[in-house]
Amino acid sequence: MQARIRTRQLTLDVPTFLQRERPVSGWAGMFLSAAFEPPRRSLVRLLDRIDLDIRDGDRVALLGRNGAGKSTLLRVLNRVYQPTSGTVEVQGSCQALLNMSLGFNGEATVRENVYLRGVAMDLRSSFLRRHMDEILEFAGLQDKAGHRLRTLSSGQRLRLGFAISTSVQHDIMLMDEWVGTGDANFMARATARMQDRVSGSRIVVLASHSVGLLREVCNKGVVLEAGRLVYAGDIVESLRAYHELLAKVRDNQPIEFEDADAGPVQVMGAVEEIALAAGGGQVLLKGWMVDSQGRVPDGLVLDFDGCRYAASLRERTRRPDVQRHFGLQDDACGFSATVEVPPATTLADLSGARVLGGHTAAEAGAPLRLAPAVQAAIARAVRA
Ligand SMILES: Nc1ncnc2c1ncn2[C@@H]1O[C@H](COP(=O)(O)OP(=O)(O)OP(=O)(O)O)[C@@H](O)[C@H]1O
Repeated sequence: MQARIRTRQLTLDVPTFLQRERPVSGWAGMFLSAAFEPPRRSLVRLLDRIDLDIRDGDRVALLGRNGAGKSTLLRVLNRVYQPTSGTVEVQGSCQALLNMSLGFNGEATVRENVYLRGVAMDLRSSFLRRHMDEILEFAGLQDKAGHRLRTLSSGQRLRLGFAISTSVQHDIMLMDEWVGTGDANFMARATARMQDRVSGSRIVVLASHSVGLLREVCNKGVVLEAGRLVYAGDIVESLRAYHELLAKVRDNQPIEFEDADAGPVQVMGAVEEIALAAGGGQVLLKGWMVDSQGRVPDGLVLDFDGCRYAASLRERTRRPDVQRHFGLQDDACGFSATVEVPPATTLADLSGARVLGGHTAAEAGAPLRLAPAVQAAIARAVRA
């Protein structure tokens, strides 16, 4: 099977808390300010409509200034973050050298930590048992196997994390900076293993500020700035685009993005309750819907068996939780709606149906998320 990574209009918004700056005098002023002016929650866009096509054989350099969104993009590709809108398809097994001590517990022994980290990487315990000696030997920690992790030096812990994280060869390797830690002996072994893993991977995505390394390892490049795609292409052109970007930033010139047009407004939301009216033929839906500009859309459609059935909005409901999450002006973003669907006689018929949102019923094309309770209700009806 060919490995592949494909993103379309990949966008990630995260909630953040902003404390308004206010000059206060003395302790009392500070307490009053903290009590009466809690931080305001709003959304920040970390990735903005990224389209990428990474194919088998590509070694991709992620280029960009500090804070451009390189690590965030790697985390989305590794499924640590779910995109707010847009799609990510990753075909092939994935190894992420992003946080190599994920799963470690300082109170457990070194040997136990091999299992803990292994579980975090989805490795089988039989694999870890078979490779235990090899992992400990690579990390140079055979004589420390029974010691608690917290008694190890930080360099020894990093060596252990590296030894476990690189113990398996995967199709796709995601790296945030080349591993560069440890004493000279360990570095020689670590570099040899990294080169081995890179050449055994079908796809490599490497975020780094080391231009020499990127030129050596990569054949493709992706340049990001402020979460947006500036350039994607071969490595020589990408490095040129990156240096041009740095020069423009230095000279305060405008930056051109690949997605220069504003792009469509994204609609997002969820269906949290679903029911069928007595006798069937009418579906009742409850949930919420907003667009990426903070407006509340009106169009709702049930896509059922290849046909689109427009919903009638019965009521707008107040959703302060959604308002807080997205930092909206208004909290009337909940809906209660009905859809006439004559062929639907039981909830089981709705298995595979999608609820689509948009500003009008004709425009509705953005799939709303089905809450776990809705998925469970349909699954129960299918089983019954
Ligand atoms: N959970 C979060 N909440 C709010 N902002 C975040 C969060 N994670 C990252 N950011 C912000 O997103 C931006 C991109 O961060 P990211 O770590 O992806 O940058 P980077 O390109 O990897 O930078 P560097 O080269 O310094 O490693 C930064 O401005 C950062 O402050």
